[in-house]
Amino acid sequence: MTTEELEPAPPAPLLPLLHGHRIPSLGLGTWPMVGDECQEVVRVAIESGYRLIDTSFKYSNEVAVGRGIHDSGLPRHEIFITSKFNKESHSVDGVQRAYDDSLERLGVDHLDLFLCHWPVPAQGRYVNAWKGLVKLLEEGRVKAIGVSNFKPAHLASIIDATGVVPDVNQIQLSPDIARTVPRRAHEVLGIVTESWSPLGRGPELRENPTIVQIAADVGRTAAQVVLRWHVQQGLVPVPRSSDPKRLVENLSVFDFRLSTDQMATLASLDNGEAAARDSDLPENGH
Ligand SMILES: NC(=O)C1=CN([C@@H]2O[C@H](COP(=O)(O)OP(=O)(O)OC[C@H]3O[C@@H](n4cnc5c(N)ncnc54)[C@H](OP(=O)(O)O)[C@@H]3O)[C@@H](O)[C@H]2O)C=CC1
Ligand SMILES: O=C(O)C(=O)[C@@H](O)[C@H](O)C(=O)CO
Repeated sequence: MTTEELEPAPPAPLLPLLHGHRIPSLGLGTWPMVGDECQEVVRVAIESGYRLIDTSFKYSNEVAVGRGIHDSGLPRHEIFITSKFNKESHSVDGVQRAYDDSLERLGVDHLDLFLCHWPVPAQGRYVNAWKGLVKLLEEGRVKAIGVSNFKPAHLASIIDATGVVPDVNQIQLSPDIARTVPRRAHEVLGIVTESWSPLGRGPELRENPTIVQIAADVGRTAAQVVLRWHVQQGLVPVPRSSDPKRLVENLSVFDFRLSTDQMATLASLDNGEAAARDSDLPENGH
């Protein structure tokens, strides 16, 4: 991967989390990259200015992510590492084991953020999973804890059972799947919303004529307009790219603003909550 001619972007500003840690306001998604490619992309991303790396047991790339972080040479404390565990670990002890296993694969002694990847309500054990995360936090083994793909009702269950509010909920979120209802619930509770598939994964969103027009108006790319839409609202997107130029492009969204009218135009692209993957359905989640 040739990167010598690319200027790094300034690292993303930090946002405060409920339990005292701070999270970079944009990070690198790593699914479905694996092996040498993943290791190289993680190294290049860090050298390009990324400080938040998002992985998961499910992605089978924690070893590669850890090697990429090591190759970057950056001190551990300058990097915010997130991983996630699967439904097989939805118990207090299961989460402790999953955490130790993730640490070993990543080659680090702590994570900045550990997430319950999906609630899998059909299994009925996500409250136990949350109790396991609370134990890790209370023992000072992890800096922040959270969930992913939890709906407001799932959040209510875990908070009722423990009195502990997640630092983060990572959900599917992009201008066409704007998730206004869960976002409002997060705001009330003080939960930071992370956006997965922030670019909509496929090319359709980036090719949307409304976004293309705004991009032309502000002299940026369509991907930058979409990512600016996220960060301007305090969302934390984790875009994935395996291209060095696009890695820098995606992080370079903190030096311009979208106008109120442009934000309102982008809000009109929302297809509503039904467009999101429904984590109550048994086929969704792992
Ligand atoms: N918690 C959860 O359940 C989930 C979490 N995630 C996380 O979210 C991350 C991001 O989501 P993902 O589904 O990968 O989708 P994204 O919305 O990040 O889109 C990724 C796609 O966009 C392309 N792309 C990236 N930047 C640009 C650009 N500037 N211009 C044009 N194309 C671009 C990439 O291609 P190229 O590489 O060629 O640039 C890739 O094909 C995942 O990697 C994962 O970490 C994802 C799904 C579920
Ligand atoms: O990337 C993730 O976090 C997932 O949940 C994956 O399962 C991925 O999004 C996917 O949909 C695989 O089909």
